[in-house]
Amino acid sequence: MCTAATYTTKDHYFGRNLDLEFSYNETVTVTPRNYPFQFRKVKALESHYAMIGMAFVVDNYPLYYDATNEKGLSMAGLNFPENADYKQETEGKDNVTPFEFIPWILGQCSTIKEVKELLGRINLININFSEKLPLSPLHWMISDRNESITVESVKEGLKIYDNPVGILTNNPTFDIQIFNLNNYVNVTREVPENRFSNAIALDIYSRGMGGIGIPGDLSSSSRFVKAVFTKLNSVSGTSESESISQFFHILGSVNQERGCVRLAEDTYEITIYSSCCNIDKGVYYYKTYENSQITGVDMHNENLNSQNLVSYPLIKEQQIKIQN
Ligand SMILES: C[C@H](CCC(=O)NCCS(=O)(=O)O)[C@H]1CC[C@H]2[C@@H]3CC[C@@H]4C[C@H](O)CC[C@]4(C)[C@H]3C[C@H](O)[C@]12C
Repeated sequence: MCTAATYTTKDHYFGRNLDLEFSYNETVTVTPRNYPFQFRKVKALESHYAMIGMAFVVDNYPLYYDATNEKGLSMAGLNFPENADYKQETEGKDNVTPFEFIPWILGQCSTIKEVKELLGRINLININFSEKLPLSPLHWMISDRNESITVESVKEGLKIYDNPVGILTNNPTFDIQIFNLNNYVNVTREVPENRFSNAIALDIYSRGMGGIGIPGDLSSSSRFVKAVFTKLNSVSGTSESESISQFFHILGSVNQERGCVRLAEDTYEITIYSSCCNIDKGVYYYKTYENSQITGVDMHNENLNSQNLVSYPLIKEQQIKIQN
């Protein structure tokens, strides 16, 4: 499972947790403007917006999990098993495969308004990258500085939802996730009052009791509620340090610790990495399961007019500072 989030202080931030039981060889990858983006069914983008994000690079092709372009438009793919439904090629449409979707959108758009125009012509088709990398059932959150949408290709067609909370997890479909928030109308960050009954004296014996009812398990609908509550109640300073610290705490509220979700004998789902991109500055920060230090890659430190991908392998070991 995964969780994606947006956050605004002085700058704007976009990131995600990637939760899985194994890792491909993902790297922080910058695609400069003149890298020729080939597509299976639509014409190549010989030049396009530059982007930075997490990608598994195969045969010099960046398979992005999440990315931000130089205009700040951002996009993340999250697991959407049983619901994702990709289509046959259709004439008159932009036939794009799921693994091409992030480059296609981020290469050409700078705002959600422009994204919606492109989405009007798109058809997400059922072509895999290779035998070894089959189709993944995904849905996506796409965000600019001001708004987010959720895109789901399901049996009935392509659904585009406004995402007013700027959070995405996994199943069920987004309309149900949003509806489910109604069930938490009573949850509060304030000191709760006794609305249970006047007939009995109830004591507020601990801080945080207004939050009782927020789910604490790691299922995707529970993570959705927890992450929305944490984000919408978030308070932080506006410096870069304070902002990214707060962002990683929002993602940390739905972190997956090894051992709590068992998939098979000796196989557990964990938060492989958490990312936070400053979408105004094009700096991509990450932490991994075992490296709690924040590492950053600044896209503007690369030659964005080049034709060649630049990839930084993740630093995965703890960077411990001994203080004495
Ligand atoms: C698995 C991840 C979602 C995390 C998640 O939700 N895990 C819960 C699993 S579970 O639901 O609990 O069982 C998703 C998110 C993005 C995906 C890549 C996108 C590019 C590319 C697309 C190709 O088609 C296939 C290979 C490819 C590298 C993809 C592999 C994998 O699919 C990635 C990493």
